[in-house]
Amino acid sequence: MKVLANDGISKSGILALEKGGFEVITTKVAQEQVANFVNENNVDVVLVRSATKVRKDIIDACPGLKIIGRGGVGMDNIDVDYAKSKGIHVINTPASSSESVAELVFGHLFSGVRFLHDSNRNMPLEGDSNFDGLKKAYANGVELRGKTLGIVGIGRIGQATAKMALGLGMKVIAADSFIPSVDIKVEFFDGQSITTTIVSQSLESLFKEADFITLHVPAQDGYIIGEKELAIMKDGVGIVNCARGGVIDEVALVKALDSGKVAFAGLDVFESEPKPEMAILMHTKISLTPHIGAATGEAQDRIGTELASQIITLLS
Ligand SMILES: NC(=O)C1=CN([C@@H]2O[C@H](COP(=O)(O)OP(=O)(O)OC[C@H]3O[C@@H](n4cnc5c(N)ncnc54)[C@H](OP(=O)(O)O)[C@@H]3O)[C@@H](O)[C@H]2O)C=CC1
Ligand SMILES: O=C(O)C(=O)CO
Repeated sequence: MKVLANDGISKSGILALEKGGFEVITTKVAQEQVANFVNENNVDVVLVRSATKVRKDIIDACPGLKIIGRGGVGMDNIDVDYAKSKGIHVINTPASSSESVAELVFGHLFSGVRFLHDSNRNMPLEGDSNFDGLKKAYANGVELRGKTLGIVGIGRIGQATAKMALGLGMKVIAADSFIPSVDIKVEFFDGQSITTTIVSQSLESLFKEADFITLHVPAQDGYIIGEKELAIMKDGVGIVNCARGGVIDEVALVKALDSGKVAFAGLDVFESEPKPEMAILMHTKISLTPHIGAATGEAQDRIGTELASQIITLLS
């Protein structure tokens, strides 16, 4: 049987699949060529991350396809229900990348409160003529400790983020449309632990109370944060989006950054991916990453081996 891993797969995933008797093809096939490639090469399984879209057209054109696998969480690039209606298994790896995404959230938060993204761009290249000026420009940092982190979506990644925030001495509040309350256990190396119960509150009260806001929800039909929501937030709030483009209205966000209402934003995902708007790319108050929430060796290893084990179970 053949697996096309069109957006890549870890070595551990390839080895596990090969051990299970599968041939793994890692050639990157252009989006418009995927269906032809699958049919011409008798591919049984197509694996994608976020780049390749597996929509109705590919599903219809590939009657031999048995599994569509998403190396990751969000399935918004796959027509899941349609594929299932055609008898195709659709799988993903929901728990593999939570810690990695949560750590990236803190990368953006630390960058935002200490201007790391901007100071990196502006460090003087020749001599130290502007060193003191830059020192002053970045002198007004703030600490995360003691501040309130508002987590929108307290599922797997939201909970991993909450754990890290509690470990840093932050207060954590959350709003979730499904989870009414959750116990977060922070474990220390000496074997001790503390458990904190976080009760979900309304989005409105979270927006009013939080010093920093981070989003961990799936792709939505509309914005969770737009002009109206930004208006009720604290002045100087920091916002991180490592969830999906389209959960924040980027035009409203840029306006709020320009006015000083929002102090900084950290964005891993964008309304127009893979080509974010210039106003976003050039903004000095935005810490940017190119959708790399799950891009750690550890997460990709877990993703690869989990996909392999699901595929072997389904097709053996
Ligand atoms: N940047 C990156 O590289 C990555 C991004 N992601 C993104 O992160 C998202 C979250 O992942 P994960 O934590 O594992 O998912 P989970 O399903 O574990 O948690 C998401 C939670 O958010 C809730 N929710 C959905 N919509 C809303 C809303 N409008 N307001 C409040 N809560 C809401 C969900 O409830 P319900 O069950 O009712 O929907 C659920 O409880 C993924 O869907 C993906 O889009 C994931 C991995 C990597
Ligand atoms: O897993 C996800 O949903 C991601 O966005 C990372 O690829």
